[in-house]
Amino acid sequence: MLQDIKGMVSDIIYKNLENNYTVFEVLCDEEVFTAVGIVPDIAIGEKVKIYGEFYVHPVYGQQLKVSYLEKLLPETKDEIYMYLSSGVIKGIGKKTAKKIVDTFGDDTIRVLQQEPERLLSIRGMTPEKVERIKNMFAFQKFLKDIMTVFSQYGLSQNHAMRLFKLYGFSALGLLNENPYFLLDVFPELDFKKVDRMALDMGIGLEDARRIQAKIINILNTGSSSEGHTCLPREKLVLLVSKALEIEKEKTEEALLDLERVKRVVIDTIDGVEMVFLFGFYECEKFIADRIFSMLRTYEDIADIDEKISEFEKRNNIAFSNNQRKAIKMALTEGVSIITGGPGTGKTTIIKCIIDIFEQEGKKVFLCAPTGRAAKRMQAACQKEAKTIHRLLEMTVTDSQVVFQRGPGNPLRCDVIIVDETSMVDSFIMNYLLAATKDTTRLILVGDKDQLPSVGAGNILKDLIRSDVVPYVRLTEVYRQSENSFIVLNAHRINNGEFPHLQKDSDFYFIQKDSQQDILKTVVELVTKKLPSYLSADPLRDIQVLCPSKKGIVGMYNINRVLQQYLNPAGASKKEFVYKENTFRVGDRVMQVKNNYSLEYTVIEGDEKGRVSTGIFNGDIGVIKDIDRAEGVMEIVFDDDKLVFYDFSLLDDLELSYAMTVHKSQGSEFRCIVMPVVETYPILMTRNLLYTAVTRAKELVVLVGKKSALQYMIANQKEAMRYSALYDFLRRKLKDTQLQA
Ligand SMILES: Nc1ncnc2c1ncn2[C@@H]1O[C@H](COP(=O)(O)OP(=O)(O)OP(=O)(O)O)[C@@H](O)[C@H]1O
Repeated sequence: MLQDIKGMVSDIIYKNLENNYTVFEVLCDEEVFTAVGIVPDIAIGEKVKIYGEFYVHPVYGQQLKVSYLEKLLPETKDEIYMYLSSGVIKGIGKKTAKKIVDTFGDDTIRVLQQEPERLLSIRGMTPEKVERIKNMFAFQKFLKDIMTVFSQYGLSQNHAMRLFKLYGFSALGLLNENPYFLLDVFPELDFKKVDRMALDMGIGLEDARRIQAKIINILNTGSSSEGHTCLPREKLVLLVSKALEIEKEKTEEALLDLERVKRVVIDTIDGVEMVFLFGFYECEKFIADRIFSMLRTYEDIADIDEKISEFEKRNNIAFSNNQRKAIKMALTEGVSIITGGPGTGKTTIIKCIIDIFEQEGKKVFLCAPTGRAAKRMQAACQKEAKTIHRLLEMTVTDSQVVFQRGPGNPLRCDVIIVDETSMVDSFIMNYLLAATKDTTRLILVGDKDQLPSVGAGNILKDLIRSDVVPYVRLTEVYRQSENSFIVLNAHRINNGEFPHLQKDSDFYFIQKDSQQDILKTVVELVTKKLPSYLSADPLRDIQVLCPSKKGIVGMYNINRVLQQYLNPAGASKKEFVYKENTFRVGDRVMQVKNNYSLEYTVIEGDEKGRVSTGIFNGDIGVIKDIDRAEGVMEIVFDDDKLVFYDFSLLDDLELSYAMTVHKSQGSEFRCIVMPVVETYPILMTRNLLYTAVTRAKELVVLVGKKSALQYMIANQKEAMRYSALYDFLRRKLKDTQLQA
């Protein structure tokens, strides 16, 4: 229950200078308690009013979690002296504080607030110090004013302070002018909260600012949670009108206004009118243009057939006709695509392509969308592979992502090979192409039947469907041994067939009907049976993959239960409770949002000591230490990246004993265990099952109902993704043909 408490700050245990996360002690009615939260700068001796909630931390006992802190001005002479001498105003120490209080007495606060210039009569005071005092009071007033409003709508003090950092005192004016501007600054905010605030501030139900904000909000949500780069105009107008309970005509008007100021673009894609956020439109258009300018056929490598045959001899392998075709295509085309399921020889082909290019003295760069995929590529090809972000030398300045490699400073190489292209989204593809010279060959390798990228766009599928870029689809499976059914069954599933289930193979199905039984079985498998059967470490080698997040066998619940078994609480084990999660030393965790500015240090291997930034959606780590006083956790991501992970970022961290299939893309595990139950049809799809099964190297165990498994195999409906790259490519093709 939220309560408000008045007291005096008696000690500051920790303060993070970057985000103001503060642990401090408050004296209230002769009792001292600890308070924790993101609060404005406070000093010992200051009187405060705190709105917050008490909770009991298992290690540190009772604490007050602050949701809003208001500074109270001192009243008595003694209080004013204590306040001023606490260092709260830079440049005013004990001596000056005494002089001020002696001169103005009980009137001090009024003078400070209303007539600060009078302070200049005191020795040691300078116009700069007076300015600082003015600013401090103005900031406190600003915070108080803004929080009086924000706190009513569940908007946080953290947002208020960030707003001040960005806009200073003008933030209030901007907010009054258009409260919805908050959503432009923090698109992750709940529209409803901002909307309630705006309506109470007098904005009308049909105000254009309200409707425009909702249009942008729906387009933003469509891209961040469903991967759309655009939405059908009709659908968008309907969604907005319904959500705001207004006439469609009003939404149409607001939409045209947004188009006029270039915040959105309306264009007909594949015969349907679509609305884009301006950035996404530009992005997909750019990708199409760049692909076109790179399309060409090279004839600079002689005797390709002989060179492939030599590779075959050296590696004791005979390529199929199709594989040979893929190699030749990659060697001669400006842009090419090689797609195929597991074990169809993609990696072997990449090795041959690198080999021949390098014989010709050509410089080849390898990259992949995630750290794990890049690591796998590097190990398989015995050649350095980087994440695309690193290849582009991404840096972060003032929270802005900057790629050092771009049109003015392109990647200096002859060939770029991208692995796991199904996971590449529009945003990163756009930057990769911006940094690629027209004369660099681009080879995109991936499995088009995997789930699409987490970020917006449908790059690989759109490119293949457009028929603009030459591609080869590999279908024959080479990786098979007598008792191995994983690869075989992955292909069966992809073809709509029921998997072969055979005892003592590496592909099991355990029939359980109730969700409770499924949960029990999954936990038994992960904690007892599989570790001994596979001689595996359950924390590293076994991964539970869930179709859904919620429910008894959803990701959240399985994580909670597995944590109790695999990493239980202990007297000496540090932990930190954050919202519904308890994070504990030894826990396996996952980053669930791209954080381009998070700094890490490489602690293993050739690059030991390298410091860089960027921890991305899907990166897995282990908590090594928790420092509650400092408000940070030490987490090692991807086995070698040490991050000091600030508590204020914990919304982006989840336990990962279990993870959703979506988040497992691009990763491989020795063993995967998946509950198979009836859930939303959109989560019971063939490509979700296929993606899950192809994550396993040694063992697949599916637990649940056969009927649910059958449903998944038959359900080819994929979550619809609206994108325009296909259409843009086709248009360009048509234009070029017309010109020719
Ligand atoms: N033409 C071939 N003849 C015999 N074996 C082959 C042939 N092509 C590939 N292989 C073998 O098949 C196995 C799988 O190939 P590879 O690892 O290249 O496939 P992949 O498509 O990259 O698989 P994944 O996506 O699962 O990593 C390897 O052991 C490889 O040596």
